[in-house]
Amino acid sequence: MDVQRTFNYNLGVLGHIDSGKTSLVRALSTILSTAALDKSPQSQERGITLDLGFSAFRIEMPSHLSRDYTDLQITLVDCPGHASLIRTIIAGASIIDKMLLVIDATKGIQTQTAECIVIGELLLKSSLIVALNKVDLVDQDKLNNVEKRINAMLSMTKFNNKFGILKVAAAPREGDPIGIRELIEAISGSIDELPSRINNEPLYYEIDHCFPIKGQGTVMTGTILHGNMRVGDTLEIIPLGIQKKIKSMECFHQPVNEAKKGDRVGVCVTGFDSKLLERGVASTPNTLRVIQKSIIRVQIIPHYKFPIKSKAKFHITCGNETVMGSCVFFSSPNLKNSPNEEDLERFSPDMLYHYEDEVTKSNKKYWALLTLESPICTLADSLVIGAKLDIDVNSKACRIAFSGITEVLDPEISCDFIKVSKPKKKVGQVDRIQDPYTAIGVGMFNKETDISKFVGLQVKVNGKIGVIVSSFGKSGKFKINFPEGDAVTGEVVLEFNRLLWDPRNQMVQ
Ligand SMILES: Nc1nc2c(ncn2[C@@H]2O[C@H](COP(=O)(O)OP(=O)(O)OP(=O)(O)O)[C@@H](O)[C@H]2O)c(=O)[nH]1
Repeated sequence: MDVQRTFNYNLGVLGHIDSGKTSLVRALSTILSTAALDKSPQSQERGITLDLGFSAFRIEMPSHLSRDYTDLQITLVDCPGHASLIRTIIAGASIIDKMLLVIDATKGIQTQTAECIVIGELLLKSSLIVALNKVDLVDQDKLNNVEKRINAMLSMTKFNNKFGILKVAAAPREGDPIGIRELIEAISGSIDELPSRINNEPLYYEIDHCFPIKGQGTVMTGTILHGNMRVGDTLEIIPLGIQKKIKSMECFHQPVNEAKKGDRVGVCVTGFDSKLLERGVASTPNTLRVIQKSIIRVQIIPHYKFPIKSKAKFHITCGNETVMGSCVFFSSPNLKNSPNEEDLERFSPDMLYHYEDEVTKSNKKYWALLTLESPICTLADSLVIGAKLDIDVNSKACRIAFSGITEVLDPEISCDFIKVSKPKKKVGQVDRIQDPYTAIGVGMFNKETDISKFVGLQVKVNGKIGVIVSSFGKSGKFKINFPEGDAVTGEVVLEFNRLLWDPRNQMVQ
């Protein structure tokens, strides 16, 4: 393939299980990859798609899109529909430029149809195309009804359905597929501009399959999300920490010397056991980071119906990896008062944030310190998705809880400390008054408390303001100074913000 003249565009084919995605991909494709059309023996045995499948068709490059390329190659990324395979769908969605949503005309909108739209809204800037499949099995009334419902649902999303709903039958009971030519025209017409393939970023090659080829070596197949690579370049295969030279490369069975952002490419290396790698990332040595913590800017998924609490466990997907992780959520109290909200859109280690036990669908801007149970390879400004994949799929509930953009990788290394405070309240009593300026407090601390950490903090006693000045004795008592000389007896109330993650574990007011 002449990579200079063919532009590769990745179209994700998503939808509920059995809606006919693989059948539609089969009807559209003219070029098959090694991972196409449910080739794996397990897929064939179970009759469902278990992994991402890749195949393609080519059309002449529409003149309004580019004069630099002759062909537009549409690579179809066939995602599994089964609910338990949502992590594979999310991984697939991270490499696609546009989504083709397949809906079974006999069933209408189903649970994973809705989840696919949620994923699409998170990951895609452009519109989506809807293919209503199996139209050979329904009458016109039913078809009109389903179409009305789909339009009603899409009107509640960011996708305007300007391309209409394409009616197809990918594998009709009788005769040839229906509506395929119109679908290809709609796909080509829906591309307003070619996605940017700027190449000054570090290489990020997302590997989705790995297998041996006798007499050649080991082949990894995947998609380049950033950067480019050439035959002879050295790759670092991140989860394994090994470096290998690229012996040869292929794009859909055609040898190529170079591949760039957006290309689906197979890379052959030698001296490496394919069993060691299922999925992973390869990059130029020492450019990508393996992280276990990140500060993320959080966006809540409105369809998620369960609480999203600090420290609760979620399945966190980033690129093609899904690991367990938890978040400590925090919000910015300053944001609304700021004259320049734009500046504060990004996390700033100089601001004081408020700890949140639970995030809610409000106007607040939320961030989180994300901690993963095992490290993943990522870049700053990458998308992560938090989901509860163990929610019973029969409950028909949306399992995707929030998304986030990685703003600070390894915050403990890259920020001095993160100023996130948690409002706290402590209550004690005045034990006795020593003089008009001094009282002794009791019942607020125990004898192990390091009271020096509370020195300087204000307390309120019966409406009067005092300041904690020192401990008193060894039983947790403390001395309060009343600057106005108006010491009173009564309840002592201390309200303060405890700083989280401050290495000195100090408190601030
Ligand atoms: N009558 C009819 N049957 C169809 C049509 N398209 C697909 N089917 C049938 O629907 C079933 C599911 O099709 P697949 O293409 O495997 O569906 P899928 O969405 O890829 O399935 P998963 O990947 O497992 O989610 C198969 O038995 C197909 O033969 C169609 O247009 N008309």
